[in-house]
Amino acid sequence: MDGVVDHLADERNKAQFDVEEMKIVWAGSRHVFELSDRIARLVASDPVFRKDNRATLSRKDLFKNTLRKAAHAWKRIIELRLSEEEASKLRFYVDEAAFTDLHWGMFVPAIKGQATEEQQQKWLPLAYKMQIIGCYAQTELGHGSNVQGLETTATFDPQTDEFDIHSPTLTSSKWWPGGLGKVSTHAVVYARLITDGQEHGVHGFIVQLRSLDDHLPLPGITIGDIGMKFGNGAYNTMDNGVTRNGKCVRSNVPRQLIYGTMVFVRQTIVSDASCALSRAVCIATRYSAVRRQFGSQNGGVETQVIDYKTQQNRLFPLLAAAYAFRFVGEWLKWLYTDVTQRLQANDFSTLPEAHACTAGLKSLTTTFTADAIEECRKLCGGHGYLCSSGLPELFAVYVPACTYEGDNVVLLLQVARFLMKTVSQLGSEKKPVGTTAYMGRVEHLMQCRCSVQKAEDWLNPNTILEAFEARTARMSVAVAQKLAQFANPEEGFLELSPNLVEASVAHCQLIVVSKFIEKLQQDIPGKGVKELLGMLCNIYALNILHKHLGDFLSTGSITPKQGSLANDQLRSLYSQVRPNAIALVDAFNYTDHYLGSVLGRYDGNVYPKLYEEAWKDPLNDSVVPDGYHEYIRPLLKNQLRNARL
Ligand SMILES: CC/C=C\C/C=C\C/C=C\CCCC(=O)SCCNC(=O)CCNC(=O)[C@H](O)C(C)(C)COP(=O)(O)OP(=O)(O)OC[C@H]1O[C@@H](n2cnc3c(N)ncnc32)[C@H](O)[C@@H]1OP(=O)(O)O
Ligand SMILES: Cc1cc2nc3c(=O)[nH]c(=O)nc-3n(C[C@H](O)[C@H](O)[C@H](O)COP(=O)(O)OP(=O)(O)OC[C@H]3O[C@@H](n4cnc5c(N)ncnc54)[C@H](O)[C@@H]3O)c2cc1C
Repeated sequence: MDGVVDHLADERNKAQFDVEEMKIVWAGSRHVFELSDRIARLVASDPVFRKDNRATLSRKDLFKNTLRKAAHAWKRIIELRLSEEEASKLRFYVDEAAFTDLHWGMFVPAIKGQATEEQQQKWLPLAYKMQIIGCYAQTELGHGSNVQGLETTATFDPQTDEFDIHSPTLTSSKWWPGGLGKVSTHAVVYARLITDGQEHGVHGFIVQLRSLDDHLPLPGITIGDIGMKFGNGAYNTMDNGVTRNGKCVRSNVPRQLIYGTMVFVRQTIVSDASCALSRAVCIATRYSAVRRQFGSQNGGVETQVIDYKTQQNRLFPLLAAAYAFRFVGEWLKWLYTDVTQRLQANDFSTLPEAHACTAGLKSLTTTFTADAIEECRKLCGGHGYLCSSGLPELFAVYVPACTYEGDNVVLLLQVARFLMKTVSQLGSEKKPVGTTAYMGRVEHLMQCRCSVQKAEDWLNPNTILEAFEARTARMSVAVAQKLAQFANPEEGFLELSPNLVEASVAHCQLIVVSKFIEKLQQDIPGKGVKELLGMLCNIYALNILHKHLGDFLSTGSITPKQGSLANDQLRSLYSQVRPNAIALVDAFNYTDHYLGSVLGRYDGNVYPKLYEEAWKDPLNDSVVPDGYHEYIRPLLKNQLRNARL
C-alpha cells in the first residue's frame, strides 16, 4: 500500500484480534498461507491473466482467451517447476472456468480412483504431462441424476478384445461434460457394460475422442459445444460438450468404487463454497464500510451502511458461514482421506457415511453460497449490479454448483435414505457412529428441554449443540414414523420427500455447527483470534436457529421465549463483530486481481475507480454511438415532422 491512500485504514485500526494469525487459520497452515500468498501475487502481476475484459468479449474471443491463459499457465508451471500443490493454486487464482478444471479435477481423479494399476501406468503419465487432455463424460441428454438410467452401452467384443461404445438414441448423447466440446482428446465415459449379451450396470471407460495429430474427432464420433450458458462471460469460458460415439478402448472398474470420483469432487466443492462465499462477503463488507447513506446531522458525515443493524443482520451471518464452511471443508477433506485409506484396505464400512456427508454438505453449502452471492449483490445496492462489482459474474459462474455434481435436492434425498436407515437401526446391535453418533442418545434427545433462560445462555456451545441435535433427531424420528405407515416404503419415500429433505438439511446444519465447535476446541494462537471465531460460530448457529425457528418450535426443541432470546443474543454479537468486520475479510488475503471487484478493493478507493472503469466500456469508445445515423437520427427527424403536423 506504499504511497496509496487507504480509505479503510480507520476500519483496520479498530480490529481487536491478530489479523496475521487469522490468515493462517483461514489458510489451514502457515505453509499453505505462504504458498497461496506467493502464487496469488504471481498470477496478479502477470498481464496474460488479466480478467477485467471478460464481460465484453464475444464467446469465441472469450474461449480463445481462456485457451491462451491455460497454455500460459502450463508454461509458467513448467518454467517455474511448480509442485502439484503450487500448480493447483495457480489455476485457482487464474480464476477462469476452463477445460483444465475437468482434466485435473475429474479425469485424473477418475483414473486414479477407478482404473487398474496397469491402466494407471499407461494413462496417468500422459495426463500429468498434458500429452492427453481428458474430461468426465457421464451425463447424457436424457439422464443426469439417474446414473443407472444412462443409455450409452459398452459391448465387449471378444474377437477384437475391444469395447464398442455406442449411443443408440439422441437422448444417450453425452451432454454437458466440461472440456468435451472443443478441447478434450480423451474422456472417462460412463456406459452400461454388456458382455455375452448380459448387462452389468454402469462402468467407466477411457475413450480417445480426437486425433492427437490434427484434433479431428475419431471416426464414428460426433462432437460439439452445447451452446451459450447463463450469464455473459461467466461459465462460457468452458466448452461443455455433446458426443455420439462409435468404437473404443478398454475396461477398468472395481464395482464399489464406480461413484468414487463424485464423492471426491463433492468434497472439493464444499471447500470451494467457502472460497466463493468469502469472496462475495469480502466485496460486500468492504463496500458497506465505504458506502454512506443518511444520518448526517449539521452537515457532518453520513452513516456507513455497515452500521445499520439490518445490513449487519444480512451480512454478518454470511461472513460467519464463510468461516463455518471453511472448517467443515477441512474436516470433510480429512474424512475423504480416511475413507480412501480404508477402501484401499478393502474396508467399506465408512463409505455410506462419506457419501452422505459429501452429498449433504455439497448441497447445503452450494445452495447457501449461491443465495449469499445474490444477497451480497443486493447489499451493495445499485453498484452491485455492475459487472465491475465482480458479483454478477461470480453468481453466474457459481450458481450451477447447485446442479452439477448432483442436483442439490437429489443429493439431500440420498442423505435422507442414510438418516432413515440410521433411525431404523436404533435399538439394534449396530450403534450409530461418526456424524450420526448423536442418534445414539435419541431417547434423551426426544424429551430433553433447552435450559436457556437469558440471552447469554445461548453462548454455551453445549446448549447450542443439544438444541440442534434435538431438532434433527425429532424431525428424523417423526418422518420415520410417518414412513412406517406406508405399506410400500418407496411410495412413502416419494410422498414424504419434502419432510425428508428438511430433516436432511437439519442434519447437515448440525454437522457444520458441530465441526465449528470442534475447531474451537483446538489450540488456536494469536491475540483475540479464538474469541472472534467463537463469535462467528455463535452467529452461524443462532442465525440458522432464527431462520428455521419453525423447526425448533414445532419439534419442541426450544420455546418461543428462547427463540426470542437467541435473536437478542444475535444483535449483541453483531455489535461485537462490527469493529472487526474489515479485518475478518482481510484475513482471506485476497488480492484485488482475484477479487476482480471495484467495490471490494483493498484500499476502499471505490468512486474514482468506478468512474474510471465505466469509461473503459466499449460503448464509450465513441461519443456518438454506432447506429445513430441509421436509427436515432431518423427517429428524431420523424418526431420533428410529426410535431409540425
Ligand atoms: C478440484 C475441482 C473439481 C472439479 C472441477 C471443478 C469444476 C467443474 C465443474 C463442474 C463439474 C461437474 C461434473 C459433473 O457434474 S459430473 C456428473 C455428476 N453427476 C451426478 O452427480 C449424478 C447424481 N446422481 C447420483 O449420484 C446417483 O445416481 C444417485 C442420485 C446417488 C442415485 O443413486 P440410487 O438411485 O440410490 O441408485 P444407485 O445408483 O444404485 O445407488 C445404490 C447405493 O449406492 C449408494 N451410493 C450412491 N451414490 C454413492 C456414492 N457417490 N458413493 C457411495 N455410495 C453411493 C446409495 O446410497 C445406495 O446405497 P444403499 O446402501 O442404500 O444401497
Ligand atoms: C455447468 C455444468 C457443468 C457440468 N459438467 C458436467 C461434466 O463435466 N460431466 C458430466 O457428466 N456432467 C456434467 N454436468 C451435468 C450435471 O452433473 C447434471 O446436470 C446434474 O447431475 C443434474 O442432473 P440433470 O440435469 O439430469 O437434472 P434432473 O435430474 O433432470 O433435474 C431436474 C429437476 O428434477 C428434480 N429431480 C430429479 N430427480 C428427482 C428425484 N428423484 N426426486 C425429486 N426430484 C428430482 C431435480 O431436483 C430438479 O429440480 C454439468 C452440468 C452443469 C450445469
